[in-house]
Amino acid sequence: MSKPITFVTGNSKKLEEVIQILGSDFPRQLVSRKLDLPELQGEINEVSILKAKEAHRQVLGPVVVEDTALCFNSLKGLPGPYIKWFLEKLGPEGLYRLLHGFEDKSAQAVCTFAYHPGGEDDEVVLFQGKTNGVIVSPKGPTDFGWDACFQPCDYNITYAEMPKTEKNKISHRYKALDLFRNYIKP
Ligand SMILES: O=c1nc[nH]c2c1ncn2[C@H]1C[C@H](O)[C@@H](COP(=O)(O)OP(=O)(O)OP(=O)(O)O)O1
Ligand SMILES: [Mg+2]
Repeated sequence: MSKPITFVTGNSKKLEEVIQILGSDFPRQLVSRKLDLPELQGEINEVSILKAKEAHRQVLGPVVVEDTALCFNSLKGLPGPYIKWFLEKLGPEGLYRLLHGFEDKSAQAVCTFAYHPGGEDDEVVLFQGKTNGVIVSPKGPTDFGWDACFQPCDYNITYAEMPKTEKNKISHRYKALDLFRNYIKP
């Protein structure tokens, strides 16, 4: 019997989506632990690997963490992994206004799961999902991050305006979890 995998996150909305996306047929037991892990600066993959190592140091067993970036093409990928701090100060409307003066409002939502199998010498494995879209003036509920200002390509509604089931079929998080699920498959 393999040990349960601890999903470490401080974000309850993320946890909700992960549980919904994985459903009941995920072959390993997933438990969650609310820790606000320190996040170092760097490129997305680096941030995720260090986050997983820190989670493993605290939990001492198999762990998975997730880092979400929102990359504006006009800003050469920024805010990227720093989106949390931009969102906190500016809100979704401010994120939209950040692109005032740029014709190109396109953006990419990037979700990276970093899995540490739990052993002393184990390496961290990454699973990444990306969804393209545009940054729009906020529409819909504002209860989850920047959902209200991200409109995926081929849609005229934002993530926030979609039913959860719809977001979870096309989202950056869904795509990353699908790779993780296939890796874990017995
Ligand atoms: O699907 C999403 N739709 C809209 N907003 C989202 C989504 N996923 C993350 N977010 C927000 C949360 C945070 O403001 C930033 C990512 O930062 P990030 O460090 O990955 O998340 P966090 O600190 O809230 O939780 P954690 O403890 O897992 O690091 O984008
Ligand atoms: Mg975080």
